[in-house]
Amino acid sequence: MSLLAVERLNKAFGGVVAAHDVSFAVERGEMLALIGPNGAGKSTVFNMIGGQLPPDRGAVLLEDKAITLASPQERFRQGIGRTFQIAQAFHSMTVCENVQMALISHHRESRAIWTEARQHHRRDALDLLSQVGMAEAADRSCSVLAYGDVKRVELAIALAGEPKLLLMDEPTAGMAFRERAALMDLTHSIARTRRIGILFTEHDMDVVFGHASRILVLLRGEIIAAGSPAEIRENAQVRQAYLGNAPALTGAP
Ligand SMILES: Nc1ncnc2c1ncn2[C@@H]1O[C@H](COP(=O)(O)OP(=O)(O)OP(=O)(O)O)[C@@H](O)[C@H]1O
Repeated sequence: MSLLAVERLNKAFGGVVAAHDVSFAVERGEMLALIGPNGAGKSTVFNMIGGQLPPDRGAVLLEDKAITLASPQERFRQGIGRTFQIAQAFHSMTVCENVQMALISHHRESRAIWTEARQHHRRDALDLLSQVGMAEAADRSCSVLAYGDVKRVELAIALAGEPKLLLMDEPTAGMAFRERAALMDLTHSIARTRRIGILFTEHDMDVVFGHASRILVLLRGEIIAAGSPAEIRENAQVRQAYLGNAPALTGAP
């Protein structure tokens, strides 16, 4: 049984077919990249899995259970997490407090608990922060962190929800080259250890080819190729779709 199965998802916006018979599976512990040129349908597929967008046809199954029309909150409860940027309002809080808040939310406790006990879930939060290499920054304000460190805290916040499947939309956008590789290495090792399936979209082909276990290629709403990075690099249709725009695909320096 796959962790996530997507079966013949279809979505059109007026005359624009954003997804046509999209089918694939995500397995536990793998990093699956969903790539494609601008407008290929990546966000549409992502949002149908996250519950932000209902499909016209097709099904989404988590561990064989249909969740096609479940709300994002219900999917979150069933184990589908998504990384989001830390909201501006939370920048004034410390790194640890942000993760503690996520744990409070995960355990469906009232945030009122926070005014009574700022120690609530602190040990678990510190444990998550050490997994992402941020324990030493626990008591610093999020507002003073470097961008790459904020991304690690966002990962810890997502992990606080104990996801089975984690959706990551452009996880390394805006990061420096070296920070990107470090974040993706960390994400991959956490995925393997915790047996979390990760589905991510990404425009940076170095990140995709360097870190994905498997790659799906979307073009005009259809999956035109699926396979290992080596298989995708050799695929003539994929190379044609990117036509020299991506050195990681074409092998150019
Ligand atoms: N809400 C919408 N209303 C109308 N058309 C939409 C809507 N959302 C997406 N589309 C269209 O559907 C197609 C797929 O869009 P989508 O955003 O899923 O692509 P994408 O691969 O995520 O693109 P990008 O890489 O540029 O973010 C595009 O032609 C887009 O214009």
